[in-house]
Amino acid sequence: METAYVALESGRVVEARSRAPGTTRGELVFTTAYTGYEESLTDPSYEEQVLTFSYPLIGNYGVREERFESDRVHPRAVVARELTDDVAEWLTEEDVPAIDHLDTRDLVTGIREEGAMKCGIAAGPDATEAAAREELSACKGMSEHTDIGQQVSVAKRHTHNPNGDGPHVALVDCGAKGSITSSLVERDAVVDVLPYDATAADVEHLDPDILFISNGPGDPENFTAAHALVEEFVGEVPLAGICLGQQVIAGALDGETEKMDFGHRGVNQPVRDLRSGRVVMTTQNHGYTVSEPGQLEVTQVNVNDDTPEGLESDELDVLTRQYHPEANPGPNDSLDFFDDVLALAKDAELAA
Ligand SMILES: NC(=O)CC[C@H](N)C(=O)O
Repeated sequence: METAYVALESGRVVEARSRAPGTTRGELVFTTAYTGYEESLTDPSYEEQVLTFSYPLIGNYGVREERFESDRVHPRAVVARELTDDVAEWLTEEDVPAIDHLDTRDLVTGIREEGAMKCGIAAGPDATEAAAREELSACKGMSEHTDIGQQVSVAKRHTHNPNGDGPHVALVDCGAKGSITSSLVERDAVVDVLPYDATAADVEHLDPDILFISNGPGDPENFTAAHALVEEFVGEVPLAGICLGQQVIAGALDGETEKMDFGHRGVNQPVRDLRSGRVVMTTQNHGYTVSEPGQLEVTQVNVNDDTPEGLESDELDVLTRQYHPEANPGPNDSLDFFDDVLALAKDAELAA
């Protein structure tokens, strides 16, 4: 058996089995999702993190590319109680270290008590405890990855469904999941995907019906270009956002964000809509939250901890969600968000 070591910021070193070799480091987080490992592992929001699955068996229905949310695996390493050979082979090919046969319940309890923490991992035939510790000492905090957008965004603008009949969406790709584009294209929107550092001139040139800020990794405050776009276009073009998109939009409209202790990651996070009283189950993956909504109204909250899950402004034509209405993985109960976003674009167009 090839050994692996995880060195934790809390001081402990845990031994495990290597399933894909390598040494690496990142912020150790956990998801409670029990299915959807292909979607989670290809979600760009996990860039610079080490993803622990609290569900004990990961990989039991194989690996299929059509379920990928992007073209590569984003967590820097993967931790589970038991990983199947299919997943181990995939992660080996992708050069992403993976480990199992450790007490993940204990690891997750530690993260819940002490918060998401830095870690170093060494896995494979040459793995040593010292190598894991060395990785840990080189590990940066999430907020220190100041240009993380560049690691996950498209390099150049590209258009999906150019002849579509629906509204024209400018989607700022801060690390967008593929399902955001496909959810819009299914509704016949024309979607122009722009790099995370797109300028006001780039957006003006497209003259979109709506400006949409995607999900993405790291600290929303580091997405200064997207922030500037929101300031520039608010009130002129309707704005929509998912996850990091909500955080960036709130931050640009006099709001504030803060880091949570261990975040929300899973596929059964309950969200209450304050207007209808209805509760839906949602998919989530975030470690920051909006702490002050600024010019926006909080219209949805997390049932577990009351953090803002939906922000809106009728006056400014803004609609955002902290969770992932596009699902993948997780429940499809919030897909109507995309209908509401496109209706916002249409209404604004008619009023113009
Ligand atoms: N999925 C996301 O967009 C995550 C947003 C942000 N990186 C956070 O962790 O809160």
